[in-house]
Amino acid sequence: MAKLMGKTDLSQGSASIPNSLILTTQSLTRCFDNFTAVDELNISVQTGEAFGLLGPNGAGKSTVIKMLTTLLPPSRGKAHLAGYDISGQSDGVRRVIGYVPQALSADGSLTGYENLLIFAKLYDIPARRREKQIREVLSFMDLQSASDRLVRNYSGGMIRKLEIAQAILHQPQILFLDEPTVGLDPVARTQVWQLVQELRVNFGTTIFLTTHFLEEADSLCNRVAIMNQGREIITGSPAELKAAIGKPDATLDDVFIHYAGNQLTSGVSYSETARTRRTTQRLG
Ligand SMILES: Nc1ncnc2c1ncn2[C@@H]1O[C@H](COP(=O)(O)OP(=O)(O)OP(=O)(O)O)[C@@H](O)[C@H]1O
Repeated sequence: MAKLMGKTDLSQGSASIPNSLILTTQSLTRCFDNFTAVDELNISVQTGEAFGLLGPNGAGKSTVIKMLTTLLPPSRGKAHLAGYDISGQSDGVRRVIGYVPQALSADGSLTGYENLLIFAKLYDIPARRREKQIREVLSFMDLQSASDRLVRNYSGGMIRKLEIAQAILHQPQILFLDEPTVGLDPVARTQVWQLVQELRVNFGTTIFLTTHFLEEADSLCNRVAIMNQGREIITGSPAELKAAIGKPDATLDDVFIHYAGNQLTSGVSYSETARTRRTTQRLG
């Protein structure tokens, strides 16, 4: 077990020798006034892997994603995506990423197709290729039959799939998903997991997601980093994290309590947080 930058990194074995890094951060930090939301983050993600950022409410996960997607400038530190510097080359970064935010990003008063058309224009997809690309992505997300229905009549799972479709329309190299399955029922959650997995396996898309669910990380992620109070605590594969605490059936709470100890934000458990968040909240 290697100690890196004051946190524990379990993924330093031969299986994890970097072949090609698509994302790296160096001491990435974001402060809001005197409050440090993300504190000296050092992570690296390999091309084609699924990387999960885990942590309780307020850990800093969304702030990391907002910096990496160029929506929020870092206070200090650096990050590079596909060779582009998030601070000086934001246009380059935006061309190679897709982003599904926590907040609702589809318009309920439009059809699925119309929502995708807006994104096709935003991404500058040439007019002659738009319809074909939209049809392809609708088919990939299994939404063809609903494409002409208003999104306000979609289920939570269908909305999530449409939001992912919007984010992959321009075939990004790396897809950011902020809490992709919050508020979804188990069937819809499994569907989203399968589609994200297919995206990675079939098209080599690198996946960077935040989640509260160890189950989700187990299903989707090659490696995860656990954050608390802005700091990265431990990084490794889900199996490594569980094995490291000697409990193969460990929950994220078990792993988290083991490593975070008294740094745990009081009163917040992953399961509680997950339970209290619903799609209706996303829909406002
Ligand atoms: N614009 C902002 N101004 C001030 N504080 C902020 C701002 N954005 C985030 N924070 C604070 O930074 C901390 C990290 O927030 P962030 O949303 O990144 O956490 P998170 O791990 O994504 O939590 P959640 O799971 O609830 O989304 C929180 O304490 C939050 O209140």
